[in-house]
Amino acid sequence: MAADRVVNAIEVTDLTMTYGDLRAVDGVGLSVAEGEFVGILGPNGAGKTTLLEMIEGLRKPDSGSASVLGLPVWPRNAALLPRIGVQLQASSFFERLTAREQIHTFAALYGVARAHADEWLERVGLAEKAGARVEDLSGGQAQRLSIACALVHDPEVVFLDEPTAALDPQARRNLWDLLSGINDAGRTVVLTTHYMDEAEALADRVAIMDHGQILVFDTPAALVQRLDAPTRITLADGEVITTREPTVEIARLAELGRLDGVQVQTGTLEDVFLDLTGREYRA
Ligand SMILES: Nc1ncnc2c1ncn2[C@@H]1O[C@H](COP(=O)(O)OP(=O)(O)OP(=O)(O)O)[C@@H](O)[C@H]1O
Repeated sequence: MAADRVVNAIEVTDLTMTYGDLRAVDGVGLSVAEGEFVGILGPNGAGKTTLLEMIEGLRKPDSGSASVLGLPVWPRNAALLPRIGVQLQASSFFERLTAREQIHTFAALYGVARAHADEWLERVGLAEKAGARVEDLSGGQAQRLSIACALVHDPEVVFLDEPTAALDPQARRNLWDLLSGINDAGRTVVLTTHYMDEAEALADRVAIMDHGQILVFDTPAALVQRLDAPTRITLADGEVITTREPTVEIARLAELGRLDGVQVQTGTLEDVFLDLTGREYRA
């Protein structure tokens, strides 16, 4: 029935979390549609992880509310657990188990066949490391295992906290393909990242957070357009021309015979990010 339809996969209203005097998350509201891919960007300490943990139902908010698939996440909702996938930090693995035993344990918790779990090891490129204990995996391998464990039960909504932070370029691109595939299959994905290219490549919409608040939430293209940044034209000899009239400038360069090797760059998501969050280091 239409009335029973879940409109948004995630609905967050006025979430706040305070540590002493610090408002780590400060009145955040957020709606994510079913099947949407959302990236959360923000400097260190912006509040991304705290926000995610409250939406996942892992952390009790001081105030505000969050629901996933139409169900409130706090107090912890057992009906939701099989429907969401949460990437755990590598330190949360069961001790002394091999990678295969680890993912089999997760599979058993969710009633998923072992063969399916083995397929996931394969998908994240860990088949050869199946017999290795988790403490003997590299940082990137442990991270891929944690992602496979989060996805083994084919959850409807997937939360990933900096999933590609420790990955080499190959593993990073492979994970992009994997996450795109999951999203194409209708799954809702929310990830935090420090990589602008990752957010730009994967996310339908990007939220930029700072000081516990979401400053903007829109498509990467709309965010870049709104910045109204000048175009940068880099010539083959390294000279950079910054202009608001790129067609005029390019015509002029053509007349001068200087078009070979020219690179034209409009604003990027990184420009938007720095414009909103500044350039100073964060604690
Ligand atoms: N358990 C805690 N006790 C006290 N302060 C905390 C706690 N957890 C987080 N904080 C503080 O809350 C703020 C937000 O932290 P959070 O981990 O959510 O940020 P983040 O955006 O995920 O950062 P990063 O990009 O570095 O992972 C930070 O200033 C952090 O020091």
